[in-house]
Amino acid sequence: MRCACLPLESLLAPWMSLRRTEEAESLPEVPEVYRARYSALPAAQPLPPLLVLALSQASPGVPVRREQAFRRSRTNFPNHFLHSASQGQDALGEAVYYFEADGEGVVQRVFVFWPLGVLLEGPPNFCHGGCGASLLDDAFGAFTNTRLRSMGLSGQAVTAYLHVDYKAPTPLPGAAVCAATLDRVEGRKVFVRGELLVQKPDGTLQASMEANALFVELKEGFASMKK
Ligand SMILES: CCCCC/C=C\C/C=C\C/C=C\C/C=C\CCCC(=O)SCCNC(=O)CCNC(=O)[C@H](O)C(C)(C)COP(=O)(O)OP(=O)(O)OC[C@H]1O[C@@H](n2cnc3c(N)ncnc32)[C@H](O)[C@@H]1OP(=O)(O)O
Repeated sequence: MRCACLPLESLLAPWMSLRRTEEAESLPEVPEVYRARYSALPAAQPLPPLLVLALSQASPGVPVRREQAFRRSRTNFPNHFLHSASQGQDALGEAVYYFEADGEGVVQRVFVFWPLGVLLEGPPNFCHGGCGASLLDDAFGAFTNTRLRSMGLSGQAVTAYLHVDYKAPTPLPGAAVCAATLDRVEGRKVFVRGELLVQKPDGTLQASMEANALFVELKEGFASMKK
């Protein structure tokens, strides 16, 4: 029987080696809700197969739309822990964010693809748990703040807590997709849940981590945060 598994090279290349030489390239305009943090994918950059697999599993039969996929604007965040400091050939590759919104344009889910290099190791040959938690926190933050902006709110919420359950080791080198969605809202409190998905040798996806978090919308925005 043929294995449905995606070959490792197709998971990692070309995303692991993508460098930001394309910053100067003219890219399609990004809708206002996403523009503060994200830019469009360069025309030559295909959607990662693992992301497409996760999307088709989450919403069977729903077409994957390239214009819903973005990368983080590194120009705006040159010191970001995940999008700058931890990037490297054998560390984190470049993330691809895929946002889903409802008919009113309110963001309902995000899927974030990450190439994972060998330098992210915790247990031998597997991803460090703190790294996985950071990726989930990033996806949850991306979901919460973009959702808030899509509702005409501040989009300035921070993590109050993040609870992670480690269900299975996350292999390196490899790739993962963080999926995040809304649990519930109570005033300024936004409860989010999601998982980190990896591909098993038989080609199916499994959640190697499950998480839930509380984000709190800041009363006076990021500018009010004091050192
Ligand atoms: C953090 C970087 C920001 C600076 C960035 C500047 C510009 C950036 C531009 C773009 C940035 C891009 C991304 C940034 C966004 C997300 C990044 C990813 C996520 C992170 O990596 S972000 C870093 C880690 N994050 C923190 O650094 C937070 C430190 N913390 C605080 O800043 C306060 O602690 C805060 C604001 C959370 C609450 O403070 P507060 O004064 O606004 O509100 P208050 O304390 O009253 O809580 C209100 C209600 O939440 C309940 N509540 C609070 N905490 C709870 C807990 N732990 N468990 C259960 N319930 C809790 C209370 O019980 C109450 O509930 P109720 O209303 O029902 O009584």
